[in-house]
Amino acid sequence: MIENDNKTKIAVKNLNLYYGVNQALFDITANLYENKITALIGPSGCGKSTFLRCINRMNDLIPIVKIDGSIVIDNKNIYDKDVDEVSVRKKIGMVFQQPNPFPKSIYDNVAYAPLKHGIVRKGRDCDELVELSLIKSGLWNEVKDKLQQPGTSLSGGQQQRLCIARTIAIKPQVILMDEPTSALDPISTEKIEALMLELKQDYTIITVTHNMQQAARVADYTAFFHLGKLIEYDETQTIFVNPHNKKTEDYITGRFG
Ligand SMILES: Nc1ncnc2c1ncn2[C@@H]1O[C@H](COP(=O)(O)OP(=O)(O)OP(=O)(O)O)[C@@H](O)[C@H]1O
Repeated sequence: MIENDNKTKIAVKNLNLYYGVNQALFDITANLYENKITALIGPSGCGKSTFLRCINRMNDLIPIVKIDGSIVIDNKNIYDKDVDEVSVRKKIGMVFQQPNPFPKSIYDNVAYAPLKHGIVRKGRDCDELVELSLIKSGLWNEVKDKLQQPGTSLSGGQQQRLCIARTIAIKPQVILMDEPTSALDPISTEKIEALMLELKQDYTIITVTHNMQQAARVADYTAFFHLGKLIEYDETQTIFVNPHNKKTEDYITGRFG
């Protein structure tokens, strides 16, 4: 365990995950910290996305998945029988690799979920929430005059910021990002990274990335996975400058993966 003064937002304990008979995660234990960015890195197939999807119970959607262990968020194990996964997903937002706006207007992309969940009613409250979410995602100035245009009419980078606005609009506490910039050009990537650094003031962010420079630029903490095991987890600086495990060192110096 890392010694520090951070507040734990997500406590993962002895987490194992099986896809049918294949075990994909082995006994993962880690505390993920509030208002920090944690990057999950490691070679393809090592379980990063699987681990990320455990945090909002997205893997429950896959029938063959079996999970044991616990993920405690704000003193409650999200895998307890009395927890409903929809309420978990409201608290833990997710942004995917491919920007995936709904086939709706820019406005409706942001307003849809808050209206559905009764967070706001149609009218001024909703307008304000849409505006605030788009301001926070750094998109407002680019879209304020065309809110009724389709979300899909935006550029890839703008669509990804729209998806971030959509996630923020339901007032989550944690934002999970699965390779959020891998489909974007360098300028859009820079914007998303700057946005992540701003958002961490209000949210806990866990991001999967193949881009080690990105992890080094944005993440406070980095977790290195290999073959379903959490090999090393520490401050990003330590992982990249002074890793304790030989496998971590080999990976970050490009010797495998
Ligand atoms: N829906 C699924 N059904 C069965 N096995 C799966 C499923 N999703 C992932 N796996 C397996 O679980 C292991 C971990 O996959 P996962 O996608 O979590 O890795 P990853 O580190 O995110 O990889 P990448 O960097 O390539 O996205 C792999 O062996 C993969 O084949």
